[in-house]
Amino acid sequence: MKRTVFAAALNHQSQIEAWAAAFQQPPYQHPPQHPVWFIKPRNTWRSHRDTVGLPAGEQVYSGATLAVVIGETARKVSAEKAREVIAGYALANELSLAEESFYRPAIKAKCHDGFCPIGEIAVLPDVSALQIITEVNGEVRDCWNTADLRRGATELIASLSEFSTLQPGDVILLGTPQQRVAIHAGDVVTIKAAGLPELSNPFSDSAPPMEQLSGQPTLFALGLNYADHASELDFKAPEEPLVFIKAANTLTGDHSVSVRPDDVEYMHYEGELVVVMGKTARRVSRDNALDYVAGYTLCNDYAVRDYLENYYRPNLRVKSRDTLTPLREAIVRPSALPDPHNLALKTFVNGELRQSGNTRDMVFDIPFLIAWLSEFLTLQPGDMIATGTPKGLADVRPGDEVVVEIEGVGRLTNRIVSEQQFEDSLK
Ligand SMILES: O=C(O)C/C(=C\C=C(/O)C(=O)O)C(=O)O
Ligand SMILES: [Mg+2]
Repeated sequence: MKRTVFAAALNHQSQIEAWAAAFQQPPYQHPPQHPVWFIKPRNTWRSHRDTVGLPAGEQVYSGATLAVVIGETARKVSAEKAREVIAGYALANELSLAEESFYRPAIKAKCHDGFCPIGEIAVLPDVSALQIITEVNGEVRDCWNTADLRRGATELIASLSEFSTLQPGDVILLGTPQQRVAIHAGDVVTIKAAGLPELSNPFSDSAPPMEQLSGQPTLFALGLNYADHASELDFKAPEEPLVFIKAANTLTGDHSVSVRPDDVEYMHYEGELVVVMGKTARRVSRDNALDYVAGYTLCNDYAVRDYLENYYRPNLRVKSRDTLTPLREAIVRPSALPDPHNLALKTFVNGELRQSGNTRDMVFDIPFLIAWLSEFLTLQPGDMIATGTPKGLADVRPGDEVVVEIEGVGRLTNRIVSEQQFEDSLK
């Protein structure tokens, strides 16, 4: 079973070239130094032959790519050893709307239902120069070679596993060229490569929704959803929700530890109210949105600011590191929390109050967020939305105890440890 589908953006030479001039300008300033990761959540997953629905009024582009399927737990593996953790390869279609910017999470471009069909897995000895062919209705429309990737499979595994422990079933999509193939209703897109089972999917403007989705729940998270926090970071409050996704590896529980990397200057907490979905939500209205909520909990959305690069902000290296998202498992039912939009939110470091806000100050409230997300993706029972953090960030250091407290929801306690302390605890 698939676990997390990671995808590398800007990993094909043609993309780097196409964006070279833009990367010298604000907001980018320089080309990416590290791989640019994003996640294709479970609502996007489809299999060979599944019909994929095209969103009305949008131009969708095919993105034929190679998927690496992880077979063994991989933590901080070198590129030389990375081959040993690969179970096999598959073809995938990283479907997308036009990629207009790499500055902000492109969830609306990348995460529509069905936007990630993945084929059957096979074992291949070498994928360093594999031709990936896209046919539309039996006609070849594109062909690219994995030799033109900026980083190959083993280098990407090494880079990702440096901060994110990979588990069997995790998948890494290696990237796509700048040039994509436009898809229309009625098309059948088939992706082929020597030695791999082909991946073929019909596209329709009226695909039936998938009723039973596999995979672990998705944790969606809001950036800058409190205006006072946006201004403390010198940003304006956003005009539409800034949503990013946190991978399974980052989650821990109450009374857990979070690792502060040794070489950094600024790692901060973010106390957040988390909404837990109780029913499948697809195109729900604002008025009915709260009927789909199972309950509420809280999390701490730690971030390491030193690692922020202006691509797919906030990138996985910043926010989706192992241990950086303590989340309380117990949920409070809506009946016990009549108004989730009037709750005091506090974060204490070593007993001192450092962050104090109220959920009434969210820029986009919970019904809006559920309606907005469910307009283009299906929210499943267990999926969660971390609703953003108010003003009051501060650096935390090994030894600090951090407690997030939300009125009526509970307390979440965790402790910061150094890399060495964490390694020692694993022995
Ligand atoms: O970290 C930033 O610069 C802002 C940000 C995300 C912020 C949150 O997670 C939050 O406000 O809770 C971003 O998307 O850039
Ligand atoms: Mg946050």
